[in-house]
Amino acid sequence: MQTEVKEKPVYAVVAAVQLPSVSDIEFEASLTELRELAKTLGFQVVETFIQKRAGFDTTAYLGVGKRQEIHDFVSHIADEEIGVILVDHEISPSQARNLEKETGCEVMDRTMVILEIFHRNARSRAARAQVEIARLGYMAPRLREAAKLAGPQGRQRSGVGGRGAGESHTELDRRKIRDRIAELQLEIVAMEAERRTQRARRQERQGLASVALVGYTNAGKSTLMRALTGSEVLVANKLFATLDTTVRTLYPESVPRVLVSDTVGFIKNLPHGLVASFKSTLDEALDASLLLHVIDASDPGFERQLAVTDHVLAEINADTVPRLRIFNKIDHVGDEAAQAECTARLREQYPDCVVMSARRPDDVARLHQTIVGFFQAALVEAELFLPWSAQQLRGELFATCQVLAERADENGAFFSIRGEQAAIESLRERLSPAG
Ligand SMILES: Nc1nc2c(ncn2[C@@H]2O[C@H](COP(=O)(O)OP(=O)(O)OP(=O)(O)O)[C@@H](O)[C@H]2O)c(=O)[nH]1
Ligand SMILES: [Mg+2]
Repeated sequence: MQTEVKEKPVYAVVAAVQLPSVSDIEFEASLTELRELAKTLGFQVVETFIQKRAGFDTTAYLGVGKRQEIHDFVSHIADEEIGVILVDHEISPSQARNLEKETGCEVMDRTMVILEIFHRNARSRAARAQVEIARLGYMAPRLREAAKLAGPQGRQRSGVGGRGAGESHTELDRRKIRDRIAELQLEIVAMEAERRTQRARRQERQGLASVALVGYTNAGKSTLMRALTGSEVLVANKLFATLDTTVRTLYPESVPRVLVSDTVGFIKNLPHGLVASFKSTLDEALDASLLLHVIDASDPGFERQLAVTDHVLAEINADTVPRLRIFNKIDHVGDEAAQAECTARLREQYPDCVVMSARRPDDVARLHQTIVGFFQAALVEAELFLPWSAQQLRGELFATCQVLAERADENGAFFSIRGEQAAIESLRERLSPAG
């Protein structure tokens, strides 16, 4: 046995039904993703059970034969003690309970897996409150089911041993859950108001130049955030490493100054209860003047991930914000020839896209240029004369505008500048003879 491992890994199997409408590729991609999600939670997946069916079995999600196969595997065949069955769909409380009873393993469906990851990764007060609401919402019907089971009908059926679990659940007061949800919702409303004020203040101070990094989980958004802003945001090869929006200034600083925000990652079939929390953390994205949609070009399922992101952006009405597609991790796509081939293909298919690696400083510098270029296109050029008597404005001029040329004579300095209309107006006002 390994002696260095402090925590015993929890061994798990994955189980999934493939419906007729789902292609093999799509199905495989979803299973791979579930295994990644499981790994993020610290599970070690030892086996996968799949079954093609016209629909889910109403009793226990999988058909009888497949259930038996899993039962045999966990009780006789597997070398490890299997603790959990991970199911790649959201299933009903009774389906989960029946599957649990037949196999002797705890059952976690895809929703619960994602909720658990969000729960573990939530750091800020707002994120924690939102995740707790989602978890309580997920739990509530499951408690109700348990209560029903413990009722007269449930008692009749409870010879199988489900009764103990059912009864302990009934002790949890559903009203308490409702009250707790209401309480959390009030907290969130208060926090949102606070956040809105902060945001408004920030915008007033710094103008509106802002970009938001959006995209599927693990695409490399936080890595790019770090590279573009020189900040120390969390980067991890885990799904949903980032749950809160962070805002930093583009570095090296540009004219105009650009704010960059890093956001929560997207995923297929986001649990219903998380949608609200997810949307509110994406508010920043809606405020941005430019969205940087980051895509992991080295992931075989990137097209599906791209489509999911596009879909969610449309749902939150962010599809009207100008968008730049960034195909990241090109360094991770095979050898040099494969990378060149992939780059060419992407450029052809998505004409205005950026293909890059967040790990290559030259690529990051080019992206920096592209972002600055986007905002500079909205800038205006002007001529300004700064008499020697008004040199106190010189610092501000250099801070807010780009100086294209400077020429001095005995009365003062002439500047050719480029900057935001508002910034130039403001300087002009204070320079006018009347002022
Ligand atoms: N090879 C390679 N790996 C990268 C690149 N960009 C990011 N990564 C890695 O991909 C993993 C995920 O990166 P993150 O920046 O945390 O991804 P994210 O999009 O912020 O993910 P979430 O916060 O979970 O949504 C990390 O292990 C990074 O080191 C890249 O250009 N090339
Ligand atoms: Mg991140």
